[in-house]
Amino acid sequence: MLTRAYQHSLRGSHLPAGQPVLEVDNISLRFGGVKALRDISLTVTEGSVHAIIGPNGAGKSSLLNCISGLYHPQEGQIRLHSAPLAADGTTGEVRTHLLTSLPPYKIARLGVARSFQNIELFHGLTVLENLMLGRHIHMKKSVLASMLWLGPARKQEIEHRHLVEEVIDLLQLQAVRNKPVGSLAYGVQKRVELGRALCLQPALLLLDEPMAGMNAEEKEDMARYVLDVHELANVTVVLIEHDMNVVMDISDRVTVLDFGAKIADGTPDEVKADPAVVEAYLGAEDEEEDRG
Ligand SMILES: Nc1ncnc2c1ncn2[C@@H]1O[C@H](COP(=O)(O)OP(=O)(O)OP(=O)(O)O)[C@@H](O)[C@H]1O
Repeated sequence: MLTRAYQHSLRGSHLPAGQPVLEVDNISLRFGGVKALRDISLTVTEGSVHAIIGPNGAGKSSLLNCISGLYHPQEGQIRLHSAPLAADGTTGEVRTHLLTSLPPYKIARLGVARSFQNIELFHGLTVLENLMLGRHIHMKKSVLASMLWLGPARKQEIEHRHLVEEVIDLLQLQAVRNKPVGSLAYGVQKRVELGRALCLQPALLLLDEPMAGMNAEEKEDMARYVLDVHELANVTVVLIEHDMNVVMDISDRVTVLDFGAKIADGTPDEVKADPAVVEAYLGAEDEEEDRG
């Protein structure tokens, strides 16, 4: 439900809700003899939170890396659909991009933003500076010129600053906006990372285990912020997580991987009740108990 009014759309895609934004078609990825992904297909629809879950080593990060162009599957295709916003506010012509043939920087320019499992922020810079860096893809003047407050860069910086302020508000980062990221608690740093990805105005936001390493309270907070991003900013989210319980409350759709294969795909309730999923997770628990 909308509780706050924002001037800027943080959503980079203007496809109608429910339309496919990302199509993964029969991709397979091997590293030597290791089959990291085996014939995976899934569809992410506009306006949804789509979780990809699975035990350790199931292939979740490999799949995310294929989507963002860091890994190249030997077989299959990944397509992104996007539509510009026409001047009259309607959706422009839908374009399809073959992500599997593009390098990571071009995929990022198409609006595919991601956060990483390990925090990748500039620890010596403030929250505000890190978020402004998240805008660089949209900046015509250099980030350095903006930071030095030079000439025409000043006008541009003010425009970008407005959008960044809205992200700060959405993620409740006001109290730490001028603090160096390195001085902040882990959970807050993860929130800044989410903010930086959001500043790109993503068509698709890929989150790689945003709750990893958090205590129960921090996980709950983070889940709340992901929901806000979804409900207030209408951004389509693909979320990777290995703790099944964390994603069940916030996802519209869940794809389950195990040993590189897709074993289930459906609503959280369908997936929770699927015997193959129960077995994969119980098996993983047994292995952990045997090791521990
Ligand atoms: N760059 C790589 N080189 C070789 N093998 C890799 C590489 N990346 C992933 N793998 C292998 O692919 C398989 C799937 O790994 P991946 O990291 O995608 O799983 P995951 O589900 O993300 O696991 P986790 O929850 O532990 O992060 C594993 O066997 C892993 O060792």
